[in-house]
Amino acid sequence: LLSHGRSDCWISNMCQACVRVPPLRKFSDGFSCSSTSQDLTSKKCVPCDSKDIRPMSEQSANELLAQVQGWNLLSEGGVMKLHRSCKVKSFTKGLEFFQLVADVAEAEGHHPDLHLVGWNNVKIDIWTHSVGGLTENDFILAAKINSLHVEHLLRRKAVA
Ligand SMILES: C[C@H](O)[C@H](O)[C@H]1CNC2=NC(N)=NC(=O)C2=N1
Repeated sequence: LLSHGRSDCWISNMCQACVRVPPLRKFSDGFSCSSTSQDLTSKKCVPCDSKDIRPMSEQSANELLAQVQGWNLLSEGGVMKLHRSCKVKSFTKGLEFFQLVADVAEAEGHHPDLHLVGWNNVKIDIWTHSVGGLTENDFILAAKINSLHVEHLLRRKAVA
């Protein structure tokens, strides 16, 4: 219902041309998403409390990064994370956005760190806390966040 599989997504907000496309457009900022990114959105996060899960390598993270347009790798205190930021139209629309992300996280049992700073700047960090690094769960969650229909909450990028 939230990652309802509709093809438009908030990433298309990255460029005016995308913003005007009909809602059935595939997501991501202007180029077709690879089939594997579809694979990630059709996957389910798994409970990550088993002791034998290790954080993935930077190489593996970079390979998976291609499947989550708009996200970047961030290393903080030796912990590798997925990071994405955007501007929302208002403080309350930021909270609406958080609620939609929270619903996906709850459905997946895997949760992002959500920041709303300077009233309209959203930053999202995702990593697997129980292993202290990145697992496939993080990329699944990022892909499902990307497929949310939220461009009505986001501030359009000024066209250069
Ligand atoms: C048992 C269940 O997997 C844990 O409680 C979940 C909850 N959500 C989580 N979210 C994230 N990002 N990392 C975790 O390690 C985590 N653990």
